[in-house]
Amino acid sequence: MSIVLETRGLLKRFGGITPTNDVSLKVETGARLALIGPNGAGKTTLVNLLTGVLAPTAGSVWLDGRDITGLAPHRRVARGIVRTFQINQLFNDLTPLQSLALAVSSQQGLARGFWRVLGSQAAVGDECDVLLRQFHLDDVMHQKVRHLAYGKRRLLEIATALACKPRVLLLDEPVAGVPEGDRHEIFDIINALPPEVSILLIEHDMGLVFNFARSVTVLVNGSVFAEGDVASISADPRVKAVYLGEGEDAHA
Ligand SMILES: Nc1ncnc2c1ncn2[C@@H]1O[C@H](COP(=O)(O)OP(=O)(O)OP(=O)(O)O)[C@@H](O)[C@H]1O
Repeated sequence: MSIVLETRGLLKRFGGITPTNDVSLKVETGARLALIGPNGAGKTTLVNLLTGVLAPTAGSVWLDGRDITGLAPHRRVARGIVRTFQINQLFNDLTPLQSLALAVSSQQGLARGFWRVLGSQAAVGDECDVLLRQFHLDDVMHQKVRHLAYGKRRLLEIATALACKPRVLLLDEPVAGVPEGDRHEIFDIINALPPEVSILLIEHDMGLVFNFARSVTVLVNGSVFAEGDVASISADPRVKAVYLGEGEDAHA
């Protein structure tokens, strides 16, 4: 299996805190990898290092065998590392159709040159149709984002990320804030994403993690504490011990 994304000895210091401490990770092509760990373990910091929002103190990030440690976030998106956000960052006055049309046409512009997109409205529309159906947004495609239910907004965030044609999709707590009853719909859609998109998921709900992931990396105090397939991690008494004393939603 080929490795699409890798970190080597990644280290980040903020003053006396080391939220990322010598992290070496390998993400296989087609991965369904979950990154878990107690609050403050360094999950968000690691995602920020992968996307280029933060620069590491030491170590490197590799995509397809190329060192991308020095690349700006937008250049990484163009290369295929795309994330969704914990905090809603959609345009409230656009509709889902408009939001996706914007994302799809910028992606096609990046891929083919903006002058060619001008003549390809139909191609943009077709791709939007597919995304709207895939993410169960077709019934609300003309409603302003500000009027959408929270779960629909989270779906639109993922759809927008997918419009960027990711090779690696980073899902940072995709159902945070979504009512319990709507979470499974979102995960059903995530579980049906194409296998060529490699997915790294940060999620607190262990039930959802173990349903989605094939492999799991556990971070504790900025370091990799355990790695393995779902069965071995869910049975690991050391991992269970780390979660004892955590909030109810973090229980294994
Ligand atoms: N910009 C920053 N400056 C200083 N300390 C920071 C900064 N960002 C994160 N930290 C610290 O780094 C540690 C790891 O934080 P991080 O947000 O990466 O953890 P997390 O695993 O994502 O936590 P949670 O599950 O609560 O979101 C925490 O102690 C946090 O206070």
